[in-house]
Amino acid sequence: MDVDRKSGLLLTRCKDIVLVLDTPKGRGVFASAFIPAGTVIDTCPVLVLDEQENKIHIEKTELYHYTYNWPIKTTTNPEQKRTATIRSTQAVVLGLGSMFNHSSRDQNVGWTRDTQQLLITYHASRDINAGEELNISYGARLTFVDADPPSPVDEGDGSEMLSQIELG
Ligand SMILES: C[S@@+](CC[C@H](N)C(=O)[O-])C[C@H]1O[C@@H](n2cnc3c(N)ncnc32)[C@H](O)[C@@H]1O
Repeated sequence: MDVDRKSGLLLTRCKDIVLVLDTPKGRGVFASAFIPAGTVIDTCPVLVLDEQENKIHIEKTELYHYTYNWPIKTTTNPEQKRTATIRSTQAVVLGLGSMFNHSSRDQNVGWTRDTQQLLITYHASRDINAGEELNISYGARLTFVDADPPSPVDEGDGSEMLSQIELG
């Protein structure tokens, strides 16, 4: 079979990343060299799960913690009027996509879905220095204890003001 860049999808993976096996979050992806903002980190094919199959089987397994929300668009055509309905199922991300951990404090990787070609592309959302972990956001509802919780908000306990009062 003749395959060239025109007939296939270009799959890009940044060369300056490594998988570290023993982090407080389990395995994680780290930068082994400086990665400029905008760099494509990985392009990952996804496996879209059937909604029922997901509910009956996958949600009861470890795989559930590795799936992403995935919209499915169905178009019906009653009496020539097209109606698009968007439902949501889950998808397993192949490649490195399932190895990115969550940070509430400092995400440096963004991602975009391509629902036509069934791909997710990850990119550096800011400059990333060598040694930094590459983190995405899983959203607000986590199913685990966050090893990297948000920085505590300054409750204003008055200590700053006290330090400014001069004793006579
Ligand atoms: C998609 S996997 C990421 C790869 C995973 N660390 C591994 O070793 O397979 C998601 C799982 O990673 C762990 N994880 C991700 N972000 C975390 C965080 N901020 N704190 C603690 N655990 C985290 C949780 O166990 C979560 O269920």
